[in-house]
Amino acid sequence: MEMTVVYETVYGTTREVAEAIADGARGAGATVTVRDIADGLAERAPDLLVVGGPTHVRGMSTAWSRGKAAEDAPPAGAHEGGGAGGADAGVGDDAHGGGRDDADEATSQGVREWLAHLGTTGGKAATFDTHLGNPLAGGAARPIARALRRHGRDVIAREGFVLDGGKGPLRAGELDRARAWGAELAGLVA
Ligand SMILES: Cc1cc2nc3c(=O)[nH]c(=O)nc-3n(C[C@H](O)[C@H](O)[C@H](O)COP(=O)(O)O)c2cc1C
Repeated sequence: MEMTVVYETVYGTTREVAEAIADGARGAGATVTVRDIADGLAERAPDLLVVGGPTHVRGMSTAWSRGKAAEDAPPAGAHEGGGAGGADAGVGDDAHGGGRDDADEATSQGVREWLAHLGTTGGKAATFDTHLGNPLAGGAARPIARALRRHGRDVIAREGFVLDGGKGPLRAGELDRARAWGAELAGLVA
C-alpha cells in the first residue's frame, strides 16, 4: 500500500514525527513518501494520506503564528538556546535545531493553505500534530481532520505527539510511539 506523509514544521519536530511514522509504516510493508508542505501537492493519490502540523494557538497554524514562530526559529541544523517568542503560547527557551532558516518560506504556506488547494478526490486519510503536554494545549490534528473531511477524505485515525518545550524536543518515547502508529496505519489500510 502507498502512503504519503505530509507535514508542516517550523522548528523541525513535526518533521521528526513524520519521518518516524514513515519508518514504522515501511517496516510494516508500506511504500511511503514524506513531503514538506512547502513542496506543494503530491502528484499521485496514495492509499493513505497522512497530514500533520504543529499546534499553534490551540489549532492549525496561521500566517501570523508561523511568522511569530519563524522569528524565533533556529537556523537549520543549529543547536542553540535562547529566544523568548510566543511566551503566552508556551514557547520555551530550549531550541533544538532542525528548523527553518527562511522566515518567508515558513509563513507563506502551512497545512491550512495546503488543504485549501486539495481536491475532493476522496480516499483515506489520517492526521497528527505536535503539541505541548498541558491540558490547555489544544491540537491541530482535529481541525486538520475536519478540513480533510470537507475535502471528501475518510479520516480513519488521529494522533498527537507531545513536546517538552515550545521548540521541542519531543518528549521521551514519542518517536517510538510515532513509529508504532505508522505501523498501525499501514495495517489499517493494507
Ligand atoms: C505562535 C505559536 C503558538 C503556539 N501555540 C500553541 C498552543 O496553543 N498549544 C500548543 O500545544 N503548542 C503551541 N505552540 C507550540 C507549538 O506546538 C510547537 O512550536 C510546535 O508543535 C513545534 O513543531 P515544529 O517543530 O514542527 O515547528 C505554539 C507555538 C507558536 C510559535
